Amino acid sequence: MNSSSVPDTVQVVVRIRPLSSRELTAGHHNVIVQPNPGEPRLVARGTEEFTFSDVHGPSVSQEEVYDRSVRGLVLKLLEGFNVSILAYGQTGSGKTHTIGTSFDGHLSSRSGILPRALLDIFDAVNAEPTEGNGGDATRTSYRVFCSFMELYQEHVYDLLSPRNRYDRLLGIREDMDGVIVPGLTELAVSSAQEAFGWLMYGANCRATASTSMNKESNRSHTIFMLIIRSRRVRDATSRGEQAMISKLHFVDLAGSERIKKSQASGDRLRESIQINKGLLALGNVISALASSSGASQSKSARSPFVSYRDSKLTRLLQNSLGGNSITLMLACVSPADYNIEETISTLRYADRALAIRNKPSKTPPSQLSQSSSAAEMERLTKTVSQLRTENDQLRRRIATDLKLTTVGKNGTSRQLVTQNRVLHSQLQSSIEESTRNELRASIAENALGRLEPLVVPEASLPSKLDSAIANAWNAHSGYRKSMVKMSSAVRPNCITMYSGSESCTS
Ligand SMILES: Nc1ncnc2c1ncn2[C@@H]1O[C@H](COP(=O)(O)OP(=O)(O)OP(=O)(O)O)[C@@H](O)[C@H]1O
Repeated sequence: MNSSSVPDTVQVVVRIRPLSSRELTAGHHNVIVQPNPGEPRLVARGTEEFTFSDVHGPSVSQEEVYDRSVRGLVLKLLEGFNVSILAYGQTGSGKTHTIGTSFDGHLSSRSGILPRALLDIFDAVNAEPTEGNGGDATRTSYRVFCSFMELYQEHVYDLLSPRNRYDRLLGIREDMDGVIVPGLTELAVSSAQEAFGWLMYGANCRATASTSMNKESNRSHTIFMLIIRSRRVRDATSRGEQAMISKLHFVDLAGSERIKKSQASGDRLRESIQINKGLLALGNVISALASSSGASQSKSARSPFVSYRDSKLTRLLQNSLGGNSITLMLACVSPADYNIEETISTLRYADRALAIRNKPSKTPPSQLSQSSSAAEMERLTKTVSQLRTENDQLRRRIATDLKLTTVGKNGTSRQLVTQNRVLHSQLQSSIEESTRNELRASIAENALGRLEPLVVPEASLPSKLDSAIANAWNAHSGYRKSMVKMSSAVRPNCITMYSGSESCTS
C-alpha cells in the first residue's frame, strides 16, 4: 500500500466455489485445501502451495466476499480513483455468480458484488454532506453514468444501445485519456435501482450458450462501467470549480476451457478458440507486467515489452493492468478433483498477477478555462454543421437511387439484375459512410458530455448546441432507417450486416 492506503499492486483474491450437487452425486471430491481458514494460503492437490491477498472458501457468502474484499476499494471511486475488478477463471468456476452480472433485480443473499457496489455508491453519492469551513462552505456534487459493453469474438458491442445488433458494433481508439470506445452509450443514472435496470437490460443481450461445463456459459467478456463526474463547489456562485472523473470497471471474463474436455464443436468451438486466444494474450500481458515489476525492483534486468495490442481484451484492460487504476483480480476456481489442472493453471496465473504494480492516481482535476471551452464548443458546432451537409448529400443520393429502382421495374429482368447490383454497391458504400458519420456524431456528443460539467453554465450555447446535435442525429437516424428499408426493397436480405451466434440479434 502507498501512503494514502491505496494498494499499488494488483490485489488478488481467490474464491473457491462449493462442489455442485451434480459433482457430489458423481462422487467428485474436494482437492483444494485452506489449511487455516481465515489465512490467505491454500494448498492444491496436496503439494502446491499459494498465498494471495485473501482466500474465500466454499462456505463464504456473497456478502462476506463483498465486505472483505470489495467495499473498501469501490468507495475509493468517490475520492477520484479509477477502480477495476476482474473475475477470471475456468468456465463454470463462479465468475458471473461472484460479480453478479446476471442479477435479477432483487437484492438477496445470492446477489453478487456489482449490485452491492451500486447500492453503496449511490448511498454515498446521495448522502455527501456539505463541509463547512467558516464562511467558505464546500459541496461536492456527483453525476453518475453507466455503460455496458461486450467483447464477443474480437468485436465490441454496446449492450445499452437501443439499436439492433449490427448497429451496436463499435471500434476501439486511443486518445489522451487512454483507450476509448467511441460511440459507447453512457447513460445518466441517479439511483441504484436505475442502474440495476440497465445492468439487467445489457446482461439480457450478452452472448450465452449451454455447454457441457456450464448450463449457462458466457461466451463473451463483459465490462460494466460506472463513470462518476464530481464537482467540488466552494459556494453557490463560485466559478472555476474542481471537476474530476473516475471510472469503475466490473469485468466478467469468459471462462477458459479445454476444448478436448468441453468437446465443443461448430459455433461453440469457434467461440472457445477466440476466448482462449484473448485469455492467452491477457496471460502474456500479466507475465510481462509481473516480470517488469521485478525488473524495476532489481534495477538490473531490462523490462520486457508488454504487448497490449495483441487482442482487444488486453487493449480494453490496459488501464486496469499496469495503469493508474486500483485493481482487484478475483480468481474463481472449482475445488473438484476432475478440474484440478484448470484450477492450478488459474492459481498460477493469479500468482503472477500478484506481482503487477499499478500507479493509482486521482484523475487530475480539470480546470478548463472558459475560453478553451468556448473554442471546443465552436469546433463541435462546426462538426454538427458538417454532418448536416453530409446528410443532405446522402439524402439526395437516396432520391436518385429510388428513381433508378422505378426505371428498373419497367425494364427487362436482365436490366433489373444489373441495376440491382449497382444499387447494392451504392447502398453498401452509403451505409459505410453513414456508419462513419454516426461514429463522428457520437464522438462529438461524448466530447460535449465531458465538457458540460466543466463549463460555467451561463450562456444558452450548450443547450443550443445540444439541440443542434439532437436535430442532426434525428435527421441522420431517419436517413439510415430509410436506407435500410430501401436496401430490403431492392434486394430483400441481400445485405448481410453481421452473422454470428449471439443470443440477442434483434
Ligand atoms: N460460490 C458459489 N456458491 C453457490 N453457487 C455457485 C458459486 N459459484 C458458482 N456457483 C454456481 O455454479 C454455476 C456456474 O457458475 P457461473 O455461471 O458463475 O460460472 P462462470 O465462471 O461465470 O462460467 P462461464 O465462464 O462458463 O460463464 C452457477 O449455477 C452458479 O450459481
